[in-house]
Amino acid sequence: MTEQLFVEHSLNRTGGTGFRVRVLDNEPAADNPPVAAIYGEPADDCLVRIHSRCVYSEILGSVDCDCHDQVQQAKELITAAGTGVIIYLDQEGRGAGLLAKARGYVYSQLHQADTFTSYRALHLPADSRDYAAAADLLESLDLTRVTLLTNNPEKVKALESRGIIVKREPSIVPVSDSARAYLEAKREQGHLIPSLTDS
Ligand SMILES: Nc1nc2c(ncn2[C@@H]2O[C@H](COP(=O)(O)OP(=O)(O)OP(=O)(O)O)[C@@H](O)[C@H]2O)c(=O)[nH]1
Ligand SMILES: [Zn+2]
Repeated sequence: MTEQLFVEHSLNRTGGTGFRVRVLDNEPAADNPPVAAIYGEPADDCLVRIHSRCVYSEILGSVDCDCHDQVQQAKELITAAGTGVIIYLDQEGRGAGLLAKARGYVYSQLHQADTFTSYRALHLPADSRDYAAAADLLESLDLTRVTLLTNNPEKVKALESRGIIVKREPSIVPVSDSARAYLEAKREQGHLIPSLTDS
C-alpha cells in the first residue's frame, strides 16, 4: 500500500470537545478529504462509526432521515466509553453527490417514491460509496479490530476485505414518521434494520 499522509490537530481551542481530527492529506488534495475524529487513545475493539455526510439533517435539522441522530449517538457512546473514532466521509446522497440527492428528493416528492426508486428512475447508482479511505484511517491508528456502529453490511464487508476484524453494533435511533419510511426502504435494500412497520 502507498504511504498515506495525514494532518492531525486537537479541537480543544474551540471549546474542549475532547476530539482531535486526523485528515487524510493525499495528492491531489480533495476539497473535503476523509477525516477521523479521534477520542481518547483508540485501541483494538474500540467503538467506530463510519459516517457519510448528510447536510439536510446534520446542518438543516431535517428529520426525514436518521443521519444526524446516528452521528450524535455515536459521539455520545464514544465519549461515554472514553475512546473511539468517528470517520466522516464527504459522500452526500450515498456517494452520488448533493445535486443527485436533491434531484432524488424532487422525484420522490412528485411521485411519492422512496429514495432508491427515485435513484433508479434517474439512472443514478443506488450507492456508489467506497470505504477504502475509512480503512486507511483506521490502519493509520493501528486498529486491527473494531466495534462498528452500523446497520450497513457494506461497511462491514469493506473493512473485512482490508483484514480489519469487525464486531457490528446496530446504530438504531428513534425516528420520525418520514424517517421510518426512509429506513424501511433501506431495510428492503439489505440494511440490517428491524422491521419498522409493526412497531
Ligand atoms: N438520496 C438520498 N440520500 C440520503 C437520504 N438521506 C440520507 N442520505 C444519504 O445516505 C447516506 C447515509 O449514510 P450513513 O449515515 O453513513 O448511513 P448508512 O449507509 O445508511 O449506514 P448506517 O451505518 O447503518 O447508518 C449519506 O450519504 C446521506 O447523504 C435521502 O433521503 N436520499
Ligand atoms: Zn440523512
